[in-house]
Amino acid sequence: MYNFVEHGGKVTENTANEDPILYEQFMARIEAGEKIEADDWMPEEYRQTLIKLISMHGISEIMGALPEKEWTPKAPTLKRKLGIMAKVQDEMGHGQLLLRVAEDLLKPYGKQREDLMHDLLKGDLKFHNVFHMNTKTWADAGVVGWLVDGAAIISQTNMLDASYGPYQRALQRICAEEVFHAQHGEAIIMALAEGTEEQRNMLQEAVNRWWPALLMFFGPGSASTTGSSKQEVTTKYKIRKSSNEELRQAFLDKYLPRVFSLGLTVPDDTLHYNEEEKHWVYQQPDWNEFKQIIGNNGPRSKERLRLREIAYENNRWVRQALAPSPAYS
Ligand SMILES: CC(C)(COP(=O)(O)OP(=O)(O)OC[C@H]1O[C@@H](n2cnc3c(N)ncnc32)[C@H](O)[C@@H]1OP(=O)(O)O)[C@@H](O)C(=O)NCCC(=O)NCCSC(=O)Cc1ccccc1
Repeated sequence: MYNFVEHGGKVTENTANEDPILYEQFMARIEAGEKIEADDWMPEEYRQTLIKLISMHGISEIMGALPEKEWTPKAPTLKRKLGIMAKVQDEMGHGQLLLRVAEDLLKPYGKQREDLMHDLLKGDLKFHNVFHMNTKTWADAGVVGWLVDGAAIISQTNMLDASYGPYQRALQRICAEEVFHAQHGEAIIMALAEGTEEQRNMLQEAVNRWWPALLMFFGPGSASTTGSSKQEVTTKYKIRKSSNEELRQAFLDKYLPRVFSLGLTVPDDTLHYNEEEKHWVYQQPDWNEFKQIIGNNGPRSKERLRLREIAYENNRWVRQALAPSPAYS
């Protein structure tokens, strides 16, 4: 069976074995802004890039529910408990929606959604760096809602007009819901920022703890940072519009004024805005540490994967009841 993970990390030369006429027609559709659908002809490179992107996005939504789930029983009030429970539920829903989109793309390889879960548990499918991190205090849960969801909105709205129709349509719904999540995070942050000295300190510590992970959220600036980048490929096929660095700058533009207006700081003495070049100059996060984190050696990687594995095992009976085929056993 074709293993897209083995191939997916290294996107192949698109034109190598493609019919040039089909490829040209396909690119003409992309250029014209048409949407590509699951059953349409598409180059291998396009399919593999989408599988990699959408399966990682879907799995990250599912793994992303875990850091906040830890706070569900410990949320300070009933209102906060209900809010965070609803958010966790939404993130799981996004994950399921996206894995269905990925599943259609996997059909030619005889792979299913289940295989993606197995790839995750084997360590072959990565999940997003932020979800390997600790949520030490309630303020961390607030920062996840406010700034991680804020970052997610920026990276996902960048693909709201993606050339692949099923992903583009799923993103419409996901982005709308993420806005509620960011508002939920903002409400937690406002309460802490206007609270006691202890609460403000807790919030500042959480921002300090999350800062490098938030910078890493958008991925490396270029291949030279980490050794690989698919940005040119996703842009060529009009899956995304802006580069990782442009997205990071948009995040800094939007959120730094908000952070400062709450009297908070970020742990970077070198941070300043270059008026001439119109961009933020900031201290690069440790990209070697990033590689370690996304290689499942982050502070909570192993525990979160184990938690997912236990949930997957415990829910086996549901999969069997819904689809009693050998593939689901
Ligand atoms: C922008 C990027 C993340 C990266 O751009 P690309 O063009 O794909 O990558 P590029 O070639 O530049 O990178 C080189 C290598 O580094 C990898 N890598 C890079 N960055 C990361 C990373 N941050 N974490 C881990 N790995 C990363 C990359 O895979 C590649 O690996 P390779 O060497 O090929 O094996 C893109 O995948 C994207 O837009 N994804 C869709 C949106 C999405 O996934 N959203 C987030 C989750 S949902 C959410 O947050 C909502 C929520 C909130 C709160 C609670 C719960 C839920």
